[in-house]
This record gives sequence, C-alpha cells and structure tokens, in this order.
Amino acid sequence: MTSQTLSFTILGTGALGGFYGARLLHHGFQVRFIAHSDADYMRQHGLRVDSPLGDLHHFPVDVYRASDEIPQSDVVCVALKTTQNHQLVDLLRPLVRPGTVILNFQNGLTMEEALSEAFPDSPVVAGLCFLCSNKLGPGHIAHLDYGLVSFAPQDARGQAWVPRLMDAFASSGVKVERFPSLLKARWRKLAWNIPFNGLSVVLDANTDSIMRDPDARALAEQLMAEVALGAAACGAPFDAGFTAKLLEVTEAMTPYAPSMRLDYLAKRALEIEFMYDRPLREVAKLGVRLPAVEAIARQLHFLDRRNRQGDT
Ligand SMILES: NC(=O)C1=CN([C@@H]2O[C@H](COP(=O)(O)OP(=O)(O)OC[C@H]3O[C@@H](n4cnc5c(N)ncnc54)[C@H](OP(=O)(O)O)[C@@H]3O)[C@@H](O)[C@H]2O)C=CC1
Ligand SMILES: CC(C)(CO)C(=O)C(=O)O
Repeated sequence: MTSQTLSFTILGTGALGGFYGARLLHHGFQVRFIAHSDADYMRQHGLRVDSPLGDLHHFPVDVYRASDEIPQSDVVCVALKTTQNHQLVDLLRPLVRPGTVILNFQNGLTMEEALSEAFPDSPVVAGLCFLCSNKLGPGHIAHLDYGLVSFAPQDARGQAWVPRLMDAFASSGVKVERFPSLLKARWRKLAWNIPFNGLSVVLDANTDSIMRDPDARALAEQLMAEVALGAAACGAPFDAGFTAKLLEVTEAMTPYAPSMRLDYLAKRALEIEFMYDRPLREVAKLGVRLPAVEAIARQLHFLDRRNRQGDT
C-alpha cells in the first residue's frame, strides 16, 4: 500500500485533529472526522482552518459522531484531550479492526502503553506534535505556528508503519521527523509541557511573559531541570544542550497561550493526569521524586477543581 492510498479517521476534530486532518484531506487523502459537539455544525458548514500555510475550507466533509457506523480507515488518529482517556478504548473499539494502525497525537506519558495493552494486535505509533493551534469555534481552527510531527513507534509493528505515515504527512505539507525511542521522545516533549503548560495556568501568563520575567523564567528552568532528572532516571536522558535549546526556541516563539491555559480559561478539565501525575508515578517507581513538579501538579489540581466546581 502506498501512502497516497491511506485513509485516516480523526478521533477528535479539535485544534490538532482538525489541523492535520484538513491538511491530509487537502492533499488527497481520504479523511473521516469524528466530532463531538461540532458534528452538526460541520455537516452544515464543513471545516475551516486558518493557517500561515494557507487557509483551508473543506465542504462537505465526512463527519461522524462516535456513536455512528463509521467505515474502516487504515489509520485512526487519536486527537482527543487526555482528559477523555477514560473512554478512549471504548471509542476506539469499533474503529480498530485487523490491520488498523493507531496514531496517538496526545501530550503526556504512558498513553501508548495503554493502547498497546488494549489492542495487542494493532500497531501503535506516537505522533508528537510541535504545533500551536487553537479551536476558535465549531469547525473552525486557527493554526498559529509550527506543526512538526515526530513519529515514534511503540513497538516493532508500529516501527514498520512509520515510513508510510511520515510520507503521508510530509506529502501534506507537514514537517516530519522520525524518533526511534518513544520514551525519549515523550520525555523531551514533557520538558516543554511540564513547565510551560503548568506555569501558564498557575501564573496566569503566556509564554512570552514567562520568558521575560526573571522569577517566572527561573521557575520554568527549575521545572525543566527536574524533568531532565526524571528522563535520565527512566533511561531517556536528554542530549547536552537540549534544555538550553528549548528555552531559546520558547523565547523566539510567537507569544503563545499553551493549551492548558486555554482549557483553564474556558473552565475545561486540565490534562494533569497524563502530563504530570503519570510522569511522577513513573519516576516514583524508581525511587525518584521531583518536588517542583509535584508542587505544580498539586497547584494545578487545586485550581482545576476550584475552576470547575467553585471553591473546594
Ligand atoms: N492544540 C495544539 O496545538 C496541540 C495539542 N496537543 C495535544 O493534542 C491533544 C488534543 O488537543 P487539542 O486538539 O488542542 O484539543 P481540542 O479540545 O481542541 O480538541 C479535542 C477535540 O476532541 C473532541 N471530543 C471530545 N470528546 C469526544 C468524543 N467523545 N468523540 C469525538 N470527539 C470528541 C472535542 O470536541 P468537544 O469540544 O465538542 O467536546 C474537541 O473538538 C491534547 O492531548 C493536547 O495536549 C499537542 C500539541 C499541540
Ligand atoms: C509545545 C506546544 C506549545 C506545541 O506543541 C504544546 O504542546 C502545547 O501547547 O501543549
């Protein structure tokens, strides 16, 4: 099968799924979108993506609700927030048939292990996205910057799929790279997400304010240094200079509200479990503690509860 014949189902047509799905569709791939509250709107108005790569408006689009009968695709892309992962296996069950590859785009740690456990016969690949994209409204996505997908296989079956997936995304105008170690790739992503997603909520600040202020920046650096310790403890040490480079990239970034900040402002559940609790749990198994990461995780849990339930 050549990559051009691949078909994709996007589970979760939000900021990320809508962006990559629209690009694949634009470049001739068959794409089925599973939406939630936007499904009716998308049926009537399609999917719009504003992007520096060129604005796209697809109409009509092949859109489903999770409960609908959905034709089989070669690739199922997981683009839900991890706050929905309690229902992920049930949502995937009707979509994953023999031969279907699961491509997981979520931020966090341990998601692919859970997917492999639930679907032992299916190839699982992680697509770690360095992307700044927001959902503006129903069926309307704003891609702000970046878009690189780092493909990392969960196991040998996933490994065999990586070249075809990379081809498909690259031919859709998406920057791609291959990352042989999933564990390393996941910890490298956490090196950004743990400091900046958390601090953006706790300090009520975008990335540029955090990088400009000496105290906020010191907190980000402290958290990043602890993530580096965690990564090394788990056998996925960062290369020399990696965290310095990440700070440099963040400094150069268009001022950005990380997804956790947008979720907080919209009173949506925060992705704390897979971004903070799971990494802390993995290092705790090895007898390692990351006190600054623990502290910010507790603050986030408090703020999340208060934000969604009123005073606790
Ligand atoms: N946005 C970005 O730039 C980046 C995001 N990520 C990661 O990607 C993942 C997705 O994030 P993002 O796209 O921003 O999140 P969004 O909230 O924008 O998108 C998630 C989408 O999933 C939909 N959804 C929720 N439940 C269901 C369901 N049962 N069936 C079908 N659809 C459902 C939501 O619909 P509804 O709102 O109607 O419930 C929403 O449109 C997260 O793990 C995030 O951390 C990683 C890198 C960059
Ligand atoms: C690193 C970044 C900004 C882009 O991928 C991200 O993961 C997020 O906003 O959650």
